[in-house]
Amino acid sequence: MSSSAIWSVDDHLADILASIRPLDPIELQLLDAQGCVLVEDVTVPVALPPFDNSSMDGYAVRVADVQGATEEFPAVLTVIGDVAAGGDPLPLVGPGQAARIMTGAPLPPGAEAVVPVEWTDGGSGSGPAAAMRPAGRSPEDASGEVRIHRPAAEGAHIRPRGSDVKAGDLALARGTVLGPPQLGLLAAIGRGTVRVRPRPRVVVLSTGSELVQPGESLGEGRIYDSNSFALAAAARDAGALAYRVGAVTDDADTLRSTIEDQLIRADLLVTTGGVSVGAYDVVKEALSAPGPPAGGAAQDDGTGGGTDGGTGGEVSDGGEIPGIGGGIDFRTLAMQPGKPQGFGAVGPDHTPLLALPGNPVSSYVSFELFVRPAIRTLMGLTDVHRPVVRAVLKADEPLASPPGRRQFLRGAYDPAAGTVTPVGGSGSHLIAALAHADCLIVVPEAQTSAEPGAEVEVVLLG
Ligand SMILES: Nc1nc2c(c(=O)[nH]1)N[C@H]1C(S)=C(S)[C@@H](COP(=O)(O)OP(=O)(O)OC[C@H]3O[C@@H](n4cnc5c(N)ncnc54)[C@H](O)[C@@H]3O)O[C@H]1N2
Ligand code: MOO
Repeated sequence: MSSSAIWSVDDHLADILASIRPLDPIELQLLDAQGCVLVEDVTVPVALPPFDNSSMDGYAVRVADVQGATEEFPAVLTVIGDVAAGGDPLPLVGPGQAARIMTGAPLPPGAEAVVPVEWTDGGSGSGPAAAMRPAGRSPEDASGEVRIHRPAAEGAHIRPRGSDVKAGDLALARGTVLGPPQLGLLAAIGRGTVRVRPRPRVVVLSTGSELVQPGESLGEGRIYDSNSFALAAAARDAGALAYRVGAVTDDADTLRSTIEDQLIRADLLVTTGGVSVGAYDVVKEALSAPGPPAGGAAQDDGTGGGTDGGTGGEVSDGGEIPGIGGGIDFRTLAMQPGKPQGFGAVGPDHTPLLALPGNPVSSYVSFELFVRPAIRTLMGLTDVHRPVVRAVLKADEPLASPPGRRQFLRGAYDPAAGTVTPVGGSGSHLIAALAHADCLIVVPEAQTSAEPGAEVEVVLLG
């Protein structure tokens, strides 16, 4: 397909994903692996718990010694010492004896059950105890006598060895996404590192001589660079390690050399701005490969994005970009916002580069639709897309949509009511409205309006 044809959203996405492979696995420290996909089956080396242990603070006893015990007729046992979690060698609990035991401490030999301290006098000689007194303040409580007020069955308040997982069990299967509980399990079975696909390193560059960094004073005709912040944050949100490069001026050589410098730390590059048809559209100027026309002003054929599909190989068939090789194919998409887009590869490792339009809403919507799935594909995730639901449109008037374009309007989704309400208009400069939206309302290419009360597709940004 030639670059001057109109690309559908689906074909552009398919073209990007067809050329992106998951990153090679590496061994990472547990916390560095958060959110990553496991590439090994992890088996349990030692049972969990590793030993029989108490689930309550109380007394380790022999069952026969506490049979029939009541508050009126307590079983009176001799306290032979304390068993604390991670403590000293275990005492042997003989007939007529009890050991004070703390939650998590190993069951001492001879003991068959644990009686919670609340079911005893706690060694006080009076009524039921509410708690044990700290060992430091009352060491004498680890000796003397205790009155047990209730019987206990064998195994009562004991967590048996291996009751969680047994040695040799599968702890986590390859393909598991490592969230907090999964990292907790890996730590619990003693794994310090784990083999995963790493987070992709995503470099975000904004372009435009009008851009000023937040915090600096704004000159005449200047605006603050917001895209690089929104997109770096979105890259992180997708699971990537994001590197935000401040705005590059509208100079092709500067942009190429900046990209060349960034390649060392990039698995994926994202640019914003400079992809339209103006005289200062620097990304297009710097990254269009010389040779057969790549990019240029695409003509809208008004057919609604019917394409014959693209292939990844198409992106660099125009020759090499001076200095960084590769080539970016600049396209017109049948969508609004996000009409002008670029995609291709640069540098010796053919690092993928997505060139997004500069309008703030256009760049963010483009990121959600194209860059986020690319990042998640690099991570080896199978669930790469935002969830899509259907909702009833709640609006005062019909929503207009350009013919032949898939429109993504900003909305607020109410899951309880099953409705979605537009937030702001369709202008791709409306960043304040975007900040108050939580979804995108989709109006398909074939529709030029969406009626209030109609069911619409909604992409949850959540
Ligand atoms: N004659 C035509 N003009 C335009 C067309 C067209 O088809 N024919 N397409 C329009 C559409 S649609 C879009 S989208 C934009 C895309 O333009 P660029 O990607 O070249 O972006 P810029 O011109 O650099 O900037 C557009 C707009 O966004 C602001 N901007 C850019 N970068 C940032 C940033 N990092 N943070 C905040 N705001 C940013 C910039 O100041 C401009 O206002 O082209 C239309 N024009
Ligand atoms: O296609 Mo542009 O992204 O509408 O503003």
